[in-house]
Amino acid sequence: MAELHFFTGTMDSGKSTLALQTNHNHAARGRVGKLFTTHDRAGEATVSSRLGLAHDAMEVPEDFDFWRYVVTTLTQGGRVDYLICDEAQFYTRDQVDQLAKIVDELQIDVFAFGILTDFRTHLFEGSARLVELADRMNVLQVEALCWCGKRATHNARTENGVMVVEGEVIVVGDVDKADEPPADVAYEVLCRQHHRRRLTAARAKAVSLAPEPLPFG
Ligand SMILES: Nc1ncnc2c1ncn2[C@@H]1O[C@H](COP(=O)(O)OP(=O)(O)O)[C@@H](O)[C@H]1O
Ligand SMILES: Cc1cn([C@H]2C[C@H](O)[C@@H](COP(=O)(O)O)O2)c(=O)[nH]c1=O
Repeated sequence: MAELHFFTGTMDSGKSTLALQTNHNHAARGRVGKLFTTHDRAGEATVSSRLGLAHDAMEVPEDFDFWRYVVTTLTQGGRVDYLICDEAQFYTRDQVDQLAKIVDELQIDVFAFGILTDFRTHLFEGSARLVELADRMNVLQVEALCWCGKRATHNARTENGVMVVEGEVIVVGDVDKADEPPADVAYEVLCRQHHRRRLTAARAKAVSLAPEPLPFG
């Protein structure tokens, strides 16, 4: 039986790596897959992993119809055994419904990968629908860590190094590298407590160096 799989985790938890590994393992056994993504950091129509792997993919615009694409491919004699769908948090609710229909009506496996919540801690539209519809939901086993050492569960956005909680939902960006100056817009994974307190690594360091520690209520 085909299934709709949803793999989730914070930014930098290995989702795109797993997407590429999943594709590799299925392709190695002669299965034919299609890769999809949208707004990847590396640019259009690419699934890229921070481990250095990348693969061509189809870019998914907001009006893309997965059902129509797969049915057209099949009716033209093409073969589709599985779909790999990266950055699925950005897909629309309708697009996730189409993925579920592909699984049920065409018996094609769908492997979707994406973060659950945005920088404000709200569910993304695509992820919310995947939680509602997926046959299996898997949280990535490689844990991204907060600066305090606890498991990171939330994605914080920083602007010029300062954590923000208002702005556009979609802003492509990366996690700041420890050895580079902060980017204009970047992300940092945090545990819930430090996300609530807006305590990023940089701010924690500044606070610990201050003569009077801030009174955290
Ligand atoms: N230099 C490195 N050596 C080993 N592992 C690395 C290195 N750089 C990144 N990684 C691994 O890659 C993970 C990020 O993978 P990626 O697929 O890009 O994540 P995601 O798609 O979830 O944002 C990190 O959590 C880490 O485990
Ligand atoms: C939290 C959050 C993230 N994004 C963007 C930033 C990255 O380009 C992707 C996540 O990619 P990853 O492979 O999981 O690292 O999403 C965003 O647009 N809005 C947000 O709130």
